[in-house]
Amino acid sequence: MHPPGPDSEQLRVENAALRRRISQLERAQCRARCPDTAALLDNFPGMAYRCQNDNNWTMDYVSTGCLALTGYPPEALMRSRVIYSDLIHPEDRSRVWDQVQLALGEQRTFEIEYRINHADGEIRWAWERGWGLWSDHGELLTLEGFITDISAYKRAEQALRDHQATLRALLDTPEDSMLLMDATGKLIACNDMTARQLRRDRQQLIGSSLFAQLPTEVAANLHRQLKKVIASAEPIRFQEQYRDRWFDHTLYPVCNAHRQVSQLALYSRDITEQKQLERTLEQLAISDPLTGLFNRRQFWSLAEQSLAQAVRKRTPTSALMIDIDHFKSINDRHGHLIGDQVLQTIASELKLNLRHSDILCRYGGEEFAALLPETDLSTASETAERLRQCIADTPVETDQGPLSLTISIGVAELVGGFRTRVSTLLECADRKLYAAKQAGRDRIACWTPSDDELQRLAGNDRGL
Ligand SMILES: Nc1nc2c(ncn2[C@@H]2O[C@H](COP(=O)(O)OP(=O)(O)OP(=O)(O)O)[C@@H](O)[C@H]2O)c(=O)[nH]1
Repeated sequence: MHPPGPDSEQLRVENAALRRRISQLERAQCRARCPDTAALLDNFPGMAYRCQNDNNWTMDYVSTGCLALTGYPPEALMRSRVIYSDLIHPEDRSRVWDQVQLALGEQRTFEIEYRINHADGEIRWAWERGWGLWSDHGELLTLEGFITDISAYKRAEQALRDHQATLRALLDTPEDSMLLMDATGKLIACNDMTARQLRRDRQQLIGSSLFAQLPTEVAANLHRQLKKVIASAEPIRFQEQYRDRWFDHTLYPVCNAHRQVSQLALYSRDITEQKQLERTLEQLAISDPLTGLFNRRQFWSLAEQSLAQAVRKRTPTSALMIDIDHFKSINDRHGHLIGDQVLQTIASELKLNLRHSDILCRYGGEEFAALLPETDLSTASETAERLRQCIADTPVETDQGPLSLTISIGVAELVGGFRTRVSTLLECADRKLYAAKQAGRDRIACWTPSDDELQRLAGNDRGL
């Protein structure tokens, strides 16, 4: 009969006490042998440990860094007052166990990141590197390693991730293209819109030269702007046509610690629709909506420039005032819409029969004005006669069938070297138009050198 043996709990307690004692002895031994090593471990910004491969990670030895890492003094862990596995965040416990066991099975070191519950109630991030120690018979004796607080690093990592997510969200605005390149034009980052516009895969673009992706002229212009930004360290805004679209670009400098422009950010917005609208508005501002000819305001502005040039070059300029005969009766008989069709047809006929350099406008109602640069009275009267003939010979096609029409034209010339206002020249032509109407219509009437009207009016304008 055997004497009653100690129960298993008693054995475990004794065993733990024995191990702690051994550990203390080892530490003392270690200090005696190599006092610097122990001091080094204690001064390390982290916790060196030796523990058992059990569910509690029972600590046989921890360095003084334990206090900073866990908030508990080393004795608390070494006397199992605090169980290390309880400090590991519940969500990380099994992962830690599995990773350690896997590494031990392969007899290699392990590195794990996990959360621990600090004594102050906060959750800290820990990084652990450990390894096993085996007896000559291959029996695992103990685990030892090092655990350090990486909370600051984790916070920075998270902040960086958040920052990157924000940047990515900004970069991936659906409408605008954004890219970052180095000072040689090599792409560092770009959003999906850039890739779509360049018709390339985003990943393929990174590392390639932006200039190589663009048509020669666009690349040359961008290169010029890039050099300007690098030299001035100031952003530049410019517009450019690329393929069939218009873009508004802003090129921003990105400076390094030495305040040199080391990278450039290009932000591009597709403004094609805006450009089209601008063009339409510009067109509307200068043209007559019914006939598409210049409106009166634009005519005056262009005519003033033309007259100024004529004075400088001492060349003659002529003006025609053109009016449809009995237009009121067309409206009265056929209605306003047919009247509009007639106006449109006459306008395009006049345009077709004048030179490209002549300035033609709808002056008002059924009246048109034309300024003929570098044209003397004789040529102008020939032109006017040709116009009259053309309208008289060509019935206007309308929804109510063809209509025969005539026009009357007054012609005036400003002789080369004279200086006058557009209004003066037109007034003279208008008087001649009145004369043509009075004389029976379907005819032209020209200012003749015997008329002193223009001379007199021009004289009044002297000194302009
Ligand atoms: N359909 C149409 N008619 C217009 C427009 N602007 C002016 N008119 C008409 O043009 C006519 C001009 O009439 P009048 O000034 O009497 O001249 P006219 O009938 O051509 O007679 P004469 O010039 O003396 O040969 C008027 O009935 C105006 O209403 C327009 O944009 N469309």
